[in-house]
Amino acid sequence: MSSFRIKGGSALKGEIIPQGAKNEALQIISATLLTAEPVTLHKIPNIRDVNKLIELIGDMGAEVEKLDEESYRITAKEINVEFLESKEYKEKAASLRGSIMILGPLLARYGKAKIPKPGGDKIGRRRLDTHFLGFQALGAKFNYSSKDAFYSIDATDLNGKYIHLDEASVTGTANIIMAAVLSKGTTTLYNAACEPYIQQLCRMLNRMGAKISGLGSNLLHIEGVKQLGGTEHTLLPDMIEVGSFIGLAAMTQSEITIKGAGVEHLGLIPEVFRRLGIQMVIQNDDIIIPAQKHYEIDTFIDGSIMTVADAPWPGFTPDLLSIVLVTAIQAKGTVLVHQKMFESRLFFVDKLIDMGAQIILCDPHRATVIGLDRKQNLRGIKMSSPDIRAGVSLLIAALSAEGESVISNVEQIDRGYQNIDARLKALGANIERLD
Ligand SMILES: CC(=O)N[C@H]1[C@@H](OP(=O)(O)OP(=O)(O)OC[C@H]2O[C@@H](n3ccc(=O)[nH]c3=O)[C@H](O)[C@@H]2O)O[C@H](CO)[C@@H](O)[C@@H]1O
Ligand SMILES: C=C(OP(=O)(O)O)C(=O)O
Repeated sequence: MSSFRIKGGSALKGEIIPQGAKNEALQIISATLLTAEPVTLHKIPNIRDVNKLIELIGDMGAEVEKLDEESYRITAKEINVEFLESKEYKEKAASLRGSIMILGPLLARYGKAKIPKPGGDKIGRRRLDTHFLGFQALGAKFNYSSKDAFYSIDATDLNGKYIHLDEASVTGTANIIMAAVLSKGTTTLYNAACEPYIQQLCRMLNRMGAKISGLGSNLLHIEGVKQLGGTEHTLLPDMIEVGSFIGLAAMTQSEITIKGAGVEHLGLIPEVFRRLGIQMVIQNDDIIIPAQKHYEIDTFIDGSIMTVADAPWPGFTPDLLSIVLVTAIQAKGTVLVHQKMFESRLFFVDKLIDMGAQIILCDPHRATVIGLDRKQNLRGIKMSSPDIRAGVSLLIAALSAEGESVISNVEQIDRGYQNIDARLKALGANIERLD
């Protein structure tokens, strides 16, 4: 287990380029299994979850060529479906959330797929019903063995259907789209997730020969085709990294320029940070955050306390709520952070309270932050990173704090943030990785 030792309290300065989006990468890499032809991918982030998924599809028989630091060519000419029975597969596929999205492509191309209960952040119940109800509607049969937490699905024939999704699940929508593109007839997906990464997946599939319309909405029409061909695809900048860097700049009174932030794909993200009082200048595709000693949280129009809550896109992503929470610690004013989707994602506030933050955990879903307005600094402590976003939030807190902090279990952070210690060091952060 690795740790970061951080000496906090000094401002950072400089430019940072967001990595390619983790959650888009996981969808796009899975989609390469839909064709026997080469698919070339650019801006692939070098992070644990993505590397694990690339390794997994390589183990399954896809040819994986690394073209440069951020580009891969993947050719899934033959897939060894027998590998899905192996102990190695069960162990590897269980170690990340994104592996769930190999199901749709395998089902569409080979008529069967298997997966152990996937990993990912332990942030509350993470059901997969939407995925399997969708596959079932297309004509697949599935079996869940509770003994070894193993899902198997089979279908000789997939037929397009009208499907009103159980919930707007992101990976569920991606999975059903990938099964439907090679199904017979037309699938209509209602209550589909429509975040930018789903849109990117649909654009890539259309370039491969799929016929998907309704991109950007929650109503998709997918006309099935017999086969798909190769393509080239470039990932969007990671919007969660962009939000994390905005929070980092504000908390540490740093002037940071986020280069190539993909501003048109950020939805409500800049607005939510503006409501915390953070100034930002958007210049072309860059976001410049000036050094700010004070920032004041807005209230609602009637003067009542601001709430920041998550919702499926185009609402505010749940993956940035931990960062909003930590950023509010040094603001002036009060905000209620309401994490509606996940029930165990806010428990890390205990560590922030130990550091001196004024936070009341109201219940597992809601925390009120009473901003310190820099009247008092946080103090460094020893802590462990419980999940990827809480981990980065603790890192931001530690960089803003007086004294030394040690964050252990930083593998959680490495799941989603590429080489974060070196990139922050380049901005002047005093951070050291201890193995
Ligand atoms: C690999 C990947 O892409 N992971 C992302 C993906 O996970 P993932 O696709 O696993 O998340 P889902 O969209 O399925 O659901 C997330 C949670 O929200 C709940 N839910 C979902 C939709 C809805 O309308 N109402 C509702 O309550 C679900 O029950 C679940 O508890 O989307 C999540 C929600 O944006 C993000 O946090 C994850 O980073
Ligand atoms: C919850 C997240 O990831 P995963 O779905 O991979 O656990 C996240 O990226 O914040």
